[in-house]
Amino acid sequence: MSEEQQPEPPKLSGRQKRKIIEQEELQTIEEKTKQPENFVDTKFFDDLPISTKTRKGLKRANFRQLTDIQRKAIPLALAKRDVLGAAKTGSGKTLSFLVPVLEILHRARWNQADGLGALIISPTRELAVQIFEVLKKIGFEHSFSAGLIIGGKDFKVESERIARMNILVATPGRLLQHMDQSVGFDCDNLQALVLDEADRILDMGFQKTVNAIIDNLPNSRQTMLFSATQTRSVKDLARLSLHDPEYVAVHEKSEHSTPHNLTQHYIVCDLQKKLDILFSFIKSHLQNKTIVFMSSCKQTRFVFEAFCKLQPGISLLHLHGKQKQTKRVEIFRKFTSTQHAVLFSTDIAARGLDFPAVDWVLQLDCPEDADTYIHRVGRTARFDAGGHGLLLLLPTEAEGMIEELKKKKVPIDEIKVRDSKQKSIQKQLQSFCFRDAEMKYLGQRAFVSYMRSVYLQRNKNIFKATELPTEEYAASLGLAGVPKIKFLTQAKAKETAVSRLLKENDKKEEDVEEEEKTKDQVKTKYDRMFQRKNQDILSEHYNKLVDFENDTIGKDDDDDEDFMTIRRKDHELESEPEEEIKELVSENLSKRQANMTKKHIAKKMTKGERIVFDDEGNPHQLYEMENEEEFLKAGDAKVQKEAYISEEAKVMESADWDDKATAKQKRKEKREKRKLQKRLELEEMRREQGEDMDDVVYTLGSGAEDNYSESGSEASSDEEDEERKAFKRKWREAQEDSSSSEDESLSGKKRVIETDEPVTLADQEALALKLLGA
Ligand SMILES: Nc1ncnc2c1ncn2[C@@H]1O[C@H](COP(=O)(O)OP(=O)(O)OP(=O)(O)O)[C@@H](O)[C@H]1O
Repeated sequence: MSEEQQPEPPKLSGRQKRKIIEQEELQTIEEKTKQPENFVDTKFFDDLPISTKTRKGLKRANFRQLTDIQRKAIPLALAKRDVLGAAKTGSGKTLSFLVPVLEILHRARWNQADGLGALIISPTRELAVQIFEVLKKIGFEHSFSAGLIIGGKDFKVESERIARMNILVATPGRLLQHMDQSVGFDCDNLQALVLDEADRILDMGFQKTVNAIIDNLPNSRQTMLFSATQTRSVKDLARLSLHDPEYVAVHEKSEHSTPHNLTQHYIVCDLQKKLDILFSFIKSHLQNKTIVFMSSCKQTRFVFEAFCKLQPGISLLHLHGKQKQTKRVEIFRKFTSTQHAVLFSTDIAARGLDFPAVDWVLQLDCPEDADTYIHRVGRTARFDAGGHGLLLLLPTEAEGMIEELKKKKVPIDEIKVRDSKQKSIQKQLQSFCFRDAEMKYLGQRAFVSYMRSVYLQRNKNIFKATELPTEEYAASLGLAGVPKIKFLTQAKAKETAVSRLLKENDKKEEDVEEEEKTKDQVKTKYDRMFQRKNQDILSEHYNKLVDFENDTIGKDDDDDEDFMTIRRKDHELESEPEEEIKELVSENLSKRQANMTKKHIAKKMTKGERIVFDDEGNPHQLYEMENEEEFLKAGDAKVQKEAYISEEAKVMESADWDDKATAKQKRKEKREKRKLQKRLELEEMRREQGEDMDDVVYTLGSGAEDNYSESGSEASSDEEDEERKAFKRKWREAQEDSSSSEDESLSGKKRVIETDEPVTLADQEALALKLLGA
């Protein structure tokens, strides 16, 4: 054939050229990732075997050089190996799993039709939000759909969307709820599972939930676990069915388990001195950013309110699990963007959160163990920044805790505070509590919840509830006396919590009765005081004082009462009806003895006659003889008997119907009660795990032409948008020259090209051509 006759190579469109380049890149990457050992010393992200899309995303977010954990973990994860990653706080573990997640799906040419490809589980909502934000940043160039499932704003909307997500960042409780209830949400195709803060997720609190989640996942997946305090418990890991996992612990051999640019000290002080020390600390660090960790929401709340009144001269914020999600996000953002501030927080902020430029972490209450200490203190000195940690220990806690910390390679030294440097705030707090019933109430709750937290700690060598100086502590909170408390066992407490919630369901009807009753009662000036309503921010709590004073410590949504209750102040005995019983009780007989005597008396009494009342209220014997003459007049006795029997049969039949209906109704109620109990238990479980019911849902739009977009807040229009985009994308796929066979061999995964119904004639022609071509 002469040269002129050679057929010209077909002209390729820009899109086709791009596709070919992408495929070549994928092939090269795929080959390179098979040898992770070639990349263990890679310094820059640019030198890793990753796609241009991920590289661009990393560059955009200003990530250029890899940290130690990233250098070790990413090449292994890219080779699809199971990874157990442990590295100090703030060392960059998030990217160690996010980069592989994006790459694994990219290399598998994942799209919306493939369903869920990667699942990232975080123990708290804040951390999940943060991971999601990083995913959005570095995944900017990819076109996967990604969702954040951290609790139910609208379960139905979430349900509809969750089935279309390729990557999910989720908290365990909500995720399990979707696995159980969302039709169309399946994880059969899942390629990668990530547990961030794995040791926390695998620990007792989440055990049941995580086991149930894992039951829903395919065994063939890749699994990655990351934490600053990694679990190596064989039992825990067996639950995850890891395949020949790689243990990557970059700082295992280092001298210390905490960042080298972190200075750490502890102070031994009496419980009643803690607030004075805290106040003095804040006053002398007004140009700093500080997080103060406490052991309960109530303490956080009380200290926040009290210190706001004391006006130390710096912004004060507080963060805990009882706040609404929107509030929490707002505080999170505020503290992130503020240069000088103090954040009072529970352990909700202890793990994973990446607040920039925190100077100090002050642990006002002893953490439950050394791991919690490491996570809390890790909120400062992140990446290459410096920071300081200060731990306050009671004399009874010091020896045990310091021993634990030393075992975990935490370098911490004691410092003494000079009394002259401390300013006592006790008088001011007393005055707040005296003048303000709300403050007093909050102080009492703070007291009880602190006692509760110490009592419930597992390590009894460190936490000694019975040795706490209760009177002095109460006084230091500004309380005039020690709130009386009694301890319930945990099992009993759980039972109490569930039955309380069930009771609340029936309470509405009872309330009416209660109202009637209280009308007749004599009102004291305190009753009147508590019935008065005020309009300030604490009015809700103020109102609850009524419950507090009259009964146990709370009927609100708090959980102190699960474990401790304040004893009734009036120890009135319930009045018994019979005078004799009253006397017996007053003669100091036990109640049981009194009851037995009651039975004895009842036995001795003669049996009464049974009397029935007619409609006019006149008494009659149960069976009364009819007048014989009248009976005979009424006709043949046999006929009368038959008539009587048939009439009674009818009555019985109707009574039978009634009984059946009542039984049915009772069964229904029982069923509903059971359902409610199950739901409450689930909610309780979620609450224990730090999840609330009142959350935000975000989704990343997948069809946004290689862009992520948030669509959570504009559900309906976005949904339309998404559908339109999905249609466009599918249609484009159908129109494009098919190179699907190559794709298949590349990804090793069978792909189906979907086309939607053609709308125009041109569409129809294109589709026909496409089908003929196939
Ligand atoms: N390669 C990198 N280059 C520059 N900064 C990085 C890099 N990797 C992570 N960082 C930054 O370091 C900080 C800590 O990262 P990250 O939150 O992933 O730490 P972590 O190890 O997960 O911490 P923790 O154990 O507390 O959860 C973040 O601000 C992050 O942006």
